[in-house]
Amino acid sequence: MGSADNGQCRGGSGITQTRTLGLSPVVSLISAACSPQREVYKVRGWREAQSPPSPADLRQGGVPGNCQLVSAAPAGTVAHAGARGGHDVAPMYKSSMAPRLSPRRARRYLFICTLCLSCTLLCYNLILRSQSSMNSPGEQSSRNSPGDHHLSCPLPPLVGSKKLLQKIPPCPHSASTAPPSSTPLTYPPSDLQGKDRTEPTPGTRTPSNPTEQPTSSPWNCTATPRYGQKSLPQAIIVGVKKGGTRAVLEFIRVHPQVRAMGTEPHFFDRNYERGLDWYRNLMPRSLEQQITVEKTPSYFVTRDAPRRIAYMSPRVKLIVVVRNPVTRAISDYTQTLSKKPDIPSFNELAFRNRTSGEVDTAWNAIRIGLYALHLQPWLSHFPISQMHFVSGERLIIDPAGEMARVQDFLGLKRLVNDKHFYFNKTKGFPCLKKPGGGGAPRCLGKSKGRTHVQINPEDIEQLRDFYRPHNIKFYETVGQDFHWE
Ligand SMILES: Nc1ncnc2c1ncn2[C@@H]1O[C@H](COP(=O)(O)OS(=O)(=O)O)[C@@H](OP(=O)(O)O)[C@H]1O
Repeated sequence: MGSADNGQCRGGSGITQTRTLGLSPVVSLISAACSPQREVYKVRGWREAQSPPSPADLRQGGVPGNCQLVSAAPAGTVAHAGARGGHDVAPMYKSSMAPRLSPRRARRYLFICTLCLSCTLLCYNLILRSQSSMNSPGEQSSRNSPGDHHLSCPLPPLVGSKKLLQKIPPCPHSASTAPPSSTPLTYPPSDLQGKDRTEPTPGTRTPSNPTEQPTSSPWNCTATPRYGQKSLPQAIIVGVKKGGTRAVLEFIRVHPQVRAMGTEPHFFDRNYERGLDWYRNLMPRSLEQQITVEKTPSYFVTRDAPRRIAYMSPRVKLIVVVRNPVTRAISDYTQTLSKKPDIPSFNELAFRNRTSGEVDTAWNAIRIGLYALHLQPWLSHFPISQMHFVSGERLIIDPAGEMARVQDFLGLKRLVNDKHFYFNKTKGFPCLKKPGGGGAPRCLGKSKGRTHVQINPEDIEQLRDFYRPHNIKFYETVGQDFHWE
């Protein structure tokens, strides 16, 4: 019996061992360390054995199972029987295999293997991370198929490739529509001035939470989805409605040092009771050297907004985009009309008495244009040097010039410049182009730059007369002439 059986047993075991080691030394080691006794069986051709050989078995040179061992034959015959011939099984078991059976050794192997495995995993992790953070947006988008929108959301550092001005499908990792966090309300809604400030100021950063979704607008697919932290805004575009606030936000966020929330959070007017944690959580993640910006044009005419914003941070920078109040009012009315076609005519709403020409300042579209009036509460909380006024008119004629001043005000290098803009004849407005050339033009959406409803020139003249003193007061206060007369 011996020869064939022994040979078969040994040959099979040899293959098993070779394969195991061939896969990976680490796997082999683990396998040896985790089940040293099974390994012995394999090596020795005892694959069928269910239990380790007893000392008696070994002494007799046999183990339970159908593969009879060389030791069943006299030592001399063993030499002819197998590849390893010449060895008695029991000595072989003791000398080459016994050390592996030592529980202490097994534990040591196990420990070493676990350590090796952990190190390997750590290295892989580090390599993968560094690779992904080194990928440029261009590289990413070229690597990914068009359907992989979530993968092609570029990382921040490249100017101009950050977002589209037209609506595009949101990044899956963005959460402009994400529900507010369930963070308990921590910020009393009003009358906090003068009390102890426990809330962090802008720049105080919320650590990344791997389970939460970063918040950004559908346009703001840029960026650092997993990197950086959410912080309260360091700059806010506070107004004015229909002044050109969207254009300023979209233009400034081209700057690699700017992270902007695309949608309007309306925190300081409608959602204040939700607390600063809620507000901060809406912000996109930003890196240490980036600033966070949001825009909500209604803040400018919200009575409590200046105090609340100053309470959040007295150092926050405020941007106000202003436009001829008459054109602004018509733009406002055009927008409302597009949503509610049944509203009264413009002059019915604008004038209390058409014959006397008395303007109805209770109508919001008119009231918002009283810039000097709305500016006063802001000046009670912020120095004028902390406010920057963008001309809505110049923004259309010379976007690069106007954005240069915005960047100066924010303390940013002038990276958004005339290379980023071109005049789109069809749209009738400046749009963004990619600095590198390629890519579709990126203009603001249809609701920006609408054709206005026709207003009687006499009504326009009367409204100009009405606004003139208010405008002059405004120019004096801010130290700039916007030439609306
Ligand atoms: N580049 C560019 N493209 C399109 N539109 C531009 C641009 N720059 C400024 N504007 C003017 O922005 C006006 C809309 O202002 P807002 O973005 O502040 O409106 S809103 O308050 O957010 O609804 C919008 O007003 P209307 O023309 O009345 O639609 C535009 O005149």
